[in-house]
Amino acid sequence: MALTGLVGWRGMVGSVLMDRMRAEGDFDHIEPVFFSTSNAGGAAPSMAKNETKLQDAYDIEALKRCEIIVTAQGGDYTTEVYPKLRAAGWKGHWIDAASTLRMKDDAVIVLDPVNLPVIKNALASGGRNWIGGNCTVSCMLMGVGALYKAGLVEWMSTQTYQAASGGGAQHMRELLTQFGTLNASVKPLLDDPKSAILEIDRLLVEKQRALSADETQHFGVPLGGSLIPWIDKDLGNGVSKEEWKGMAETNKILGQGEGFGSAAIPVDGFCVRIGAMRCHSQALTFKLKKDVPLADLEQLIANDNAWVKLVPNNREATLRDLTPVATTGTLTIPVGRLRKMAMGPEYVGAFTIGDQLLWGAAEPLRRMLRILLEA
Ligand SMILES: NC(=O)C1=CN([C@@H]2O[C@H](COP(=O)(O)OP(=O)(O)OC[C@H]3O[C@@H](n4cnc5c(N)ncnc54)[C@H](OP(=O)(O)O)[C@@H]3O)[C@@H](O)[C@H]2O)C=CC1
Ligand SMILES: N[C@@H](CC(=O)OP(=O)(O)O)C(=O)O
Repeated sequence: MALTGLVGWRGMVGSVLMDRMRAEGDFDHIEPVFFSTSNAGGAAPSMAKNETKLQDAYDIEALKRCEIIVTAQGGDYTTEVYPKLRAAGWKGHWIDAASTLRMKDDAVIVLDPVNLPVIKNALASGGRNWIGGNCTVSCMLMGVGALYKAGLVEWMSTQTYQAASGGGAQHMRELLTQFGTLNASVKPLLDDPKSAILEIDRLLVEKQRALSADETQHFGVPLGGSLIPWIDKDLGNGVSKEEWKGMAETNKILGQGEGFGSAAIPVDGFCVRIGAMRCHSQALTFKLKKDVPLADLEQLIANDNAWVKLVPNNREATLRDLTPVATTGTLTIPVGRLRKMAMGPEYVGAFTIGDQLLWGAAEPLRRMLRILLEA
């Protein structure tokens, strides 16, 4: 059985990954070695078999023993450890949730229901770096990848509604703390059905603007009852890094554009943080290369993979099935609001949602592990 190092297993992404690996019986196929950056020598979790002590995640010799390393420890860890490990001659497979290595020429962004041929090609030519994609991009392609695979997309514009979890566990806590503080600030008036809503609103915005530094430490500004139309770094050209990833990663996942000898498909839009907990939602506008009947598009999307769920474009189905609350904790990728737009028959709109800790982070990693084990 492949000696498989697991780093970052107790973090938020790592915990979701461990749950999914247990649920799918992945531990039956590996000899796991659990690593820690903070508790080397401590007890490994219950999935351990022969290696029952936590190993030091910075110990290159200990890491070098592994045929495969799966890490959800984060970008700083990858930046520090990965080059040392390769420099020490390690030839194993590196599966990583962090963005650090994603755009490197020798790395594949893994999302096998969408790009298994790209993964297989890279495997055949000796690829050893398998990196999970940006959560927004992965969830989007799980939903509407069929349109790309069919060669129908001339360009796509995205408007995202991204959950607090994308920032990490502390961001989720901060959002809930803000909601609590805001609710408490108007509770007596809320409890009185005769109170004036504009007075509640006035007190609320006063409180939002007066949230303490502690209560906005992670987002920088209030998110509860508000939104933040900027995610990740400022690239200095009016584009956020999260927005840049949309085009760069979509094309790399699909094996198109720079480096693949073909033109990249333009993907652009705005990425916005909203007060959802762990599901990223996106409104998409496509310019198709030709006029395709809506029923054909529905068929293409619905039949693309086992997780996509076409939601009929009506109010009842949308409210029932096309919300973060309905999607959280599931692998289902609902795609709804599919319709032709007023701009012309080649313009198509859609709305899709994905749990950013599942398809957005953990699931592609464990599936890549299985692909390697079965290769
Ligand atoms: N959050 C997200 O939405 C996404 C994250 N990613 C990637 O995954 C990386 C990890 O993200 P995430 O899981 O959110 O990070 P976490 O902060 O939850 O976990 C990272 C590490 O922090 C250490 N840690 C310290 N205190 C605690 C604690 N109280 N509970 C759990 N772990 C603790 C653990 O390392 P140790 O056991 O060694 O002490 C853990 O592995 C990100 O940096 C990013 O690169 C990718 C896609 C989406
Ligand atoms: N940037 C994403 C989360 C994330 O971790 O993205 P990436 O894996 O591309 O760094 C968000 O904030 O919603």
